[in-house]
Amino acid sequence: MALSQHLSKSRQFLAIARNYSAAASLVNVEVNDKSGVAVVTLQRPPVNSLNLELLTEIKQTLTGLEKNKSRGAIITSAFKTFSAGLDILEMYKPNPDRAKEFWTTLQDVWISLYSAQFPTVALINGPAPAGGCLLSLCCEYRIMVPKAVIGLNETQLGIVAPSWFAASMENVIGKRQTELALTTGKLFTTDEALKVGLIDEVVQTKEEGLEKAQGFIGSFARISPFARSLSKQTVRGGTIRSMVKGREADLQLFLATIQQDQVQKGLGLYIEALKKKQAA
Ligand SMILES: CC/C=C\CC/C=C/CC(=O)SCCNC(=O)CCNC(=O)[C@H](O)C(C)(C)COP(=O)(O)OP(=O)(O)OC[C@H]1O[C@@H](n2cnc3c(N)ncnc32)[C@H](O)[C@@H]1OP(=O)(O)O
Repeated sequence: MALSQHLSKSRQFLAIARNYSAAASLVNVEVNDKSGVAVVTLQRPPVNSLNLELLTEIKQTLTGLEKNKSRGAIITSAFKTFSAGLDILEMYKPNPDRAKEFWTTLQDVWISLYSAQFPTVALINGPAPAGGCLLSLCCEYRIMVPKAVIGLNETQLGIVAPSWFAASMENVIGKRQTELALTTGKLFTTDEALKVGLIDEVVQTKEEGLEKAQGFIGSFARISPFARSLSKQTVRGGTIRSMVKGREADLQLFLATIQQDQVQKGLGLYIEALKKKQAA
């Protein structure tokens, strides 16, 4: 598709996204006029914790971008936290029907983002624990600001990162580092994350990050989108097929896990600790 035609379609999508944003506004989508790249900004105050509504909007945004053959997407945050991960309140004293929809939507988001045909960049402009790290790992390139943290810290909450969370990390930093990171619930500082390969670049500001992200996506300008996307599928296909095959069992495991007394006690204590931290 010619760039002018493509941009016209992208603008149509932007108009739809803006209308949608006006109604719900947990995700803002801006398509760059020149490059056709979408900047997808998460904006659920205060820390972009991923509840059902935010995940639903992310999922709809990704579906829209795919449908409109997006040139690329940069995922970032409107706040000083990239994303605090899954909203713990979705797992604490859960409503079973909502918990089921919540986890299914998270699975859908992962599948859409991990298998996106367009290039994806996470511009991690603040802390990205657990689910925030997972969103970043789904992207092809990760750019992070200094003095932030990133990692799958689930064990620190007394829960276990599912196998597809672990696989997403393993595909980036390898088995050995993933095992160490998951068993300890490690949150990597920006410097540590760069050293281990969990992120690709460090930038001083979000603006600089946006430029670098546009540069990464622009580097595919001379590559056939078809060849690019099939190559990505070749590398990621096994992980995606395995997750899709196991998604019902994964859902049942999640629902059973969050009903355990021990898990509920752990989540309750974690929420209390977060609140105390704020009061201190
Ligand atoms: C079989 C599989 C079973 C289960 C697997 C489940 C997988 C789960 C993966 C996850 O994503 S679990 C979530 C893990 N997330 C965290 O551990 C992050 C916790 N949050 C923080 O460390 C910090 O909030 C922050 C570093 C992200 C930001 O710090 P700061 O800017 O200082 O903000 P506050 O800590 O003051 O937080 C503001 C406000 O937001 C609430 N909050 C923070 N994180 C969450 C969260 N993940 N879910 C719900 N709410 C969260 C916090 O309590 C504060 O609320 P107030 O009401 O006190 O304002």
